[in-house]
Amino acid sequence: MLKLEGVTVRFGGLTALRDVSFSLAEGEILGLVGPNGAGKTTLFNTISGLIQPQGRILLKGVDVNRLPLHKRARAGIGRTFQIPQPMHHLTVRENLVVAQAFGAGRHDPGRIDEILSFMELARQAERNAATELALQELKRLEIAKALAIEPKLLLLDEVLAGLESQAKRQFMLKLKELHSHFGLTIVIVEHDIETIMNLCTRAVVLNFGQLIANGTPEEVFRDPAVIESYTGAAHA
Ligand SMILES: Nc1ncnc2c1ncn2[C@@H]1O[C@H](COP(=O)(O)OP(=O)(O)OP(=O)(O)O)[C@@H](O)[C@H]1O
Repeated sequence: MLKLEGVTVRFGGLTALRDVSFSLAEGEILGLVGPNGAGKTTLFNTISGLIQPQGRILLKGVDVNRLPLHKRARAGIGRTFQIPQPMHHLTVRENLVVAQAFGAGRHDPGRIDEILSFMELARQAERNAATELALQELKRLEIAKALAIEPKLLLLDEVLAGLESQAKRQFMLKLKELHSHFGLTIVIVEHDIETIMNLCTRAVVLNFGQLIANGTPEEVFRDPAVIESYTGAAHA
């Protein structure tokens, strides 16, 4: 489904991603892990088209690296942002209509109703998205907007952060449901090891922009290089 070959991103003198390569099979849920500043969001920005890196990004065998943002969305790449970004002055439903027009290039009210109902936002559909939603509802809207573009690959950036444990468990169940209901391949950035173990079929770990581990969550979290990257022992 997705293949990254030698992806490198530099911001001036800082190399945020260095020669990152891995692939992802259809239907996988991949955990993207690493300490703060490791390059996780930068990697999402390169896959979704906000940043053009050196290297190749292949979606179903086609190099999408030169495609602009909206064409990347139309190719089937949907994403959420770490800080929910609803469109101001629009209702929840209107946010989804705009996302669908941008990403899918069409208006399908039936699909929007399905997403609203699936993400438990039907009751909030006519509310102002920026001012009348609680944090959990905003997080659900962030995912709903990504679903409205009709993705095949969904990139979730810390969607579980800030939720207390009961809400987190419920949200995790919702993610598992949407994975099967919409037939998605998912990459999720998440710091909590238990969540990765529970949700993901595989994990890759970044540290200082380099991929340092790639395997099952069990393998990855046993890896001494990964443990060192979190404890800082490698740099002590
Ligand atoms: N637009 C930018 N300009 C300059 N430096 C940047 C830019 N975006 C990110 N960086 C730097 O690139 C590195 C990787 O940042 P990134 O946000 O991708 O890390 P992250 O793993 O997502 O971190 P976190 O877990 O804190 O969200 C950091 O050193 C960051 O300061």
